[in-house]
Order: sequence, then C-alpha cells, then structure tokens
Amino acid sequence: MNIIPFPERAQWPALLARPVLEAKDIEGRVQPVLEQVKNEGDAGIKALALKFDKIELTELAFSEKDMAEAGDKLDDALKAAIGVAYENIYKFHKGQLQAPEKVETMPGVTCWRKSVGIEKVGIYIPGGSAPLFSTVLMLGIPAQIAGCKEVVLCTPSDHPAILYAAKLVGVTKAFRIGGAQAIAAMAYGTESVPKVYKIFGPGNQYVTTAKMLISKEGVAIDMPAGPSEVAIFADDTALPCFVAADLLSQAEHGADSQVLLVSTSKKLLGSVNIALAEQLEALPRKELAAQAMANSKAILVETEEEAIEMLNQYAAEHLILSIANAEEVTEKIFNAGSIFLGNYTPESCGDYASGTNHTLPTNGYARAYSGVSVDSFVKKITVQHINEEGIRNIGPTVEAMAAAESLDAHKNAVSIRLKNLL
Ligand SMILES: NC(=O)c1ccc[n+]([C@@H]2O[C@H](COP(=O)([O-])OP(=O)(O)OC[C@H]3O[C@@H](n4cnc5c(N)ncnc54)[C@H](O)[C@@H]3O)[C@@H](O)[C@H]2O)c1
Ligand SMILES: N[C@H](CO)Cc1c[nH]c[nH+]1
Ligand SMILES: [Zn+2]
Repeated sequence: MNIIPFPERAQWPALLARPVLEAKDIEGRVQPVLEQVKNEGDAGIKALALKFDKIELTELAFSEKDMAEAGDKLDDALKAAIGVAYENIYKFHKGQLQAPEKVETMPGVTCWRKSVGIEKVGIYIPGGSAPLFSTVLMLGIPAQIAGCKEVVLCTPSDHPAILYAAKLVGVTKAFRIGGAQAIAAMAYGTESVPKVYKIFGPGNQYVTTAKMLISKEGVAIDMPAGPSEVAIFADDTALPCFVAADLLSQAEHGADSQVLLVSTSKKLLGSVNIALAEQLEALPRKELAAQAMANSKAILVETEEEAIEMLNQYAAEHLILSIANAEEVTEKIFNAGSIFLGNYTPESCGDYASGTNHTLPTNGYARAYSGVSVDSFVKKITVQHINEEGIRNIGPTVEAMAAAESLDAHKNAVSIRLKNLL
C-alpha cells in the first residue's frame, strides 16, 4: 500500500475519494437497461442476460423443484454453518421489532405507532463474481421478522446455497436475473416478475445506480450499498498479519472496492505492507484484490484525534478499530456503517454470522444512512384515539390554531363535537 505521511487537511478529500465511475457515465449505461425492461418485459431481460451475463435463459423463475432440491447439492458442514448464521442473525434482528407504546399526550388523548411489514419487497442477491448466499440471510431474515407477505428474490447466480437459503427465509418467488435489469424487473414488474414496493440489496455500481434511478420513480429502496469497503484504525497493539487479512477480505470483493488504513505508527504501516505482500500472493482472487489495493491508501497521522476526524470524514461502510482503547474511540465515531472492535473481531464475522447485518451504506452514505435492519422492512403507522374528556381538553387548542390559519372547516370539525358532547 502506498504510505502517505502526514497529509494536510486540504489533501484529505482527494485522498479519501472512492474509485467510483462518473455518475453521469454510469447512469448513461444503466438508463437504457431500465427502459428496455420497462418496454420489453421478460424478452428484454433475456436479451440483457445474453448481453451482460452471456447466458441464454429459457425460464426466468427458479422452479419449486430447484428450491426444494437445492439442499441436496450442499454438504452437511455448509448447511450446519448456514444454520448457525441463521440463528445468530435471527436473534440479533428479532430484538429490533418494537412493541407499540401507547402515549397519553393529555388526559383522554392517546397516540401510538404500529409497525406493519411492507407487503411486497424485492431482494437483490449479488452473484456476478461470487454467489453471496449470505446476503439472502441478511435480507430474508429481517423481511421474515417484519412479516412481509411477498418476498421476491433476483440473482444472476444459480448457486444451490442461494436457493437453499431462500427457502429457509421464506422467499416467495426467485428469479435468475442479475444487474440493473433485475432492479428494473422488480420495480416495473414483467409478465413473470411481480412488481414490488421496496427493493433491497447490495450490488455492483450498475445495480446501485439502477436502485438510485428507480427510487426517483416511486419505488422505495433501502440505501446505496455498492462496492465494499473497510477502513482500519490500528496502533502498535494491532497484529500486522490480522490487519492485512482484514484489508484483503474486502479488497477481494472487486476491483472497485476500497480499503483504507490509518495509523499513528509508521512501524505498524510498514509491517502491514510486508504481511499484505505475503498474503496477497496466496489468494485465489489475487488479481481482483491487487486492483482494489492499488486504489487503497495507508495514511500516517500525528494524533488519535486526527485519525478520528479523518475516519468520520471518510464514513466507511466497515470500520475496524484495532487499537488499545477501541471502546472509548467508538464513542467518538459518528459516521460508519458498522464498527468492529479489537484484535479478534474480523469484519468477516459480521459479513457472515455474528448477527449484525452486512447490507450497509458505502461511498460515504454512512453519513446519513443506516444499514439494513428490521426497521427497513416495516412502515410505522400512527394511530390515535380521543375520548370525550380528550376532545374537551384538546379542542380549544385546535380551534385556536385552525382559526389562525383561516381554515374554518378544520375548526368546525372540533367545534361541532364540543357543542354535541353528551
Ligand atoms: N455494501 C454492501 O452491503 C455489499 C454487500 C455485499 C456485496 N457488496 C458488493 O456487491 C458487489 C457485487 O458485484 P458483482 O459484480 O459480483 O455482482 P452483482 O450481482 O452486483 O452484478 C452482476 C451483474 O452486473 C451486470 N453487469 C456486469 N457488467 C455490466 C456492464 N458492463 N453493464 C451493465 N451491467 C453489467 C450483469 O448483468 C451481472 O449480472 C461487489 O461490488 C461487492 O463489493 C456490497
Ligand atoms: N462485505 C460485504 C459487504 O460489504 C458482504 C459479504 C458477503 N459475503 C462476503 N462479504
Ligand atoms: Zn465481505
């Protein structure tokens, strides 16, 4: 990694910039894909699968039989691992479902919010360069807990673990469709793919841009969850080989992934570089990881405060704090998708099985967005009930405000009740 010593603050924005394609350029490539699916439906999807995925699809949907038999193609050890991950993710997400709390704002006036699962949701499971069946658990489990009635899955991969996990989380329909065309299919609906109300899931820059574009057309999305990234803040208590392994774990996702290492220790940065060279050589995906590493930076800073300021400015999808006072520093982090503390918390555990969700905002969106949770799959509907005592108490307030806004019909809706109290 290129070590950058003590950069001036003015250099930070350029240093921390992600290696993303120009928005205009990628939108120009994705918009025609969306239009083709909108205009041509299933036939358009098949043509795009041939063009981008080099596959000739006769059927878009996976059959009941495909889903039912997927488990037979997996070994027992993998099924057991998926079972453990399922339990942990379910446990962590179950606690997020809040029971409604009734609040009496004044005597006789009661308000509350009820959570309702979004009826029809679409989940995108990446499968271009690796079949991310773990993402099925990350999206399907909160959908299951939220009580979503229809869960449509699209993925470019036909890996049996994706179908096995889909059955486990109760996916209602699954399709072999990838890329921007999958997002368009779920947004507009086609002869075979049902139209949904909200689309979830990570993906490459085409998938993420498609989600952003369809969100302007009235279909909700979870968030921009594009190419993976990790930032690590490490001091001399960190083990260089652990730090290198964590950096490579996200670099191997793709050439457009980015990893960042920040430290106050020059010695640590040098040792991580040695470990990186050794570990990279042994990776089957070393070409992809090496391309991502070429975009990545190791930054030497003067103080812990400076490191924290830089990390908050970067707003990483994943932030690893491999430092002696990790918990204390966590309190000072206000921009990150998910934080991992200490030497024995590799980010991979969050990717697969510790319980937290791995669908997280990238490209600096962690400044304003949270990762996926049960909340993402529910709407909150407010409910209120006012009794006779309540209308007596609140009525004059509403009458006064409505009169001042010159909205007499609003005022009358209260006055007529006050005059007719039993
Ligand atoms: N942020 C998160 O929460 C998170 C989680 C998991 C994965 N990810 C990211 O998801 C991404 C997965 O990417 P992937 O590519 O492996 O799979 P993908 O499923 O996202 O994309 C593959 C699809 O892209 C389309 N495509 C490929 N080249 C194209 C082109 N030139 N023009 C138009 N469409 C094209 C194809 O149709 C293909 O099916 C990675 O970048 C990974 O880092 C992010
Ligand atoms: N690191 C990815 C989120 O950025 C999630 C993932 C799935 N499988 C492996 N990793
Ligand atoms: Zn990962």
